[in-house]
Amino acid sequence: MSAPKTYSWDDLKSSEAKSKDGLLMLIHGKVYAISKFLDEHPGGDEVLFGEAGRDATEAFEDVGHSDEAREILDKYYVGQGPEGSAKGAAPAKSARDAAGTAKESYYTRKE
Ligand code: HEM
Repeated sequence: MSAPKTYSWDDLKSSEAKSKDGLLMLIHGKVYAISKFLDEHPGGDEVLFGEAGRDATEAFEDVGHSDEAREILDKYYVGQGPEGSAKGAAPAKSARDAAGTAKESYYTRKE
C-alpha cells in the first residue's frame, strides 16, 4: 500500500467532507471517512454530522468511548490530518487508559 494520504484543512472543510456520502472526521490527528458508520453509531448520526470536517478529538474523548469504539475507528482510517492536528496527543488507547488511571487513583487514593 502506498503512504497514507495527508488531508489539509481545506479538504476537511470542503462541503463534501461534511456531506452524508463523504463525511470526514479528524480524531487524534487521523482522518476517518465514516459515511458508512453513520447509521450504525450508537450515539446517532446527528452528533457525527455535528463534528463533520472538524477535529472531533475532544468530543470523542468526552464521551469516554470504549476500546471497541476505538477499534471501529481503524476500519475507517483514510489518512493523516493536517500538520499539527495531532496536538501532541498520545495514541487514543493510551490517552484513555491514562485518563482512566488518573481518575481511578484520584478516587481511590488513601492519603
Ligand atoms: C467515528 C467516530 C466514532 C465512533 C467509531 C464511535 C463509536 C461509538 C460506539 C461503538 C458507541 C457505543 C459505546 C462505546 O462502545 O463506547 C458510541 C456511543 C456514543 N457515541 Fe460515539 N463514536 C464516534 C464518534 C462520536 C462523536 C464525535 C460523538 C460526539 C460528538 C459521539 C457520541 C457518542 C455518544 C453520546 C454515545 C452514547 C450513546 C448512548 O449510549 O446512548 N461519538 N460511539
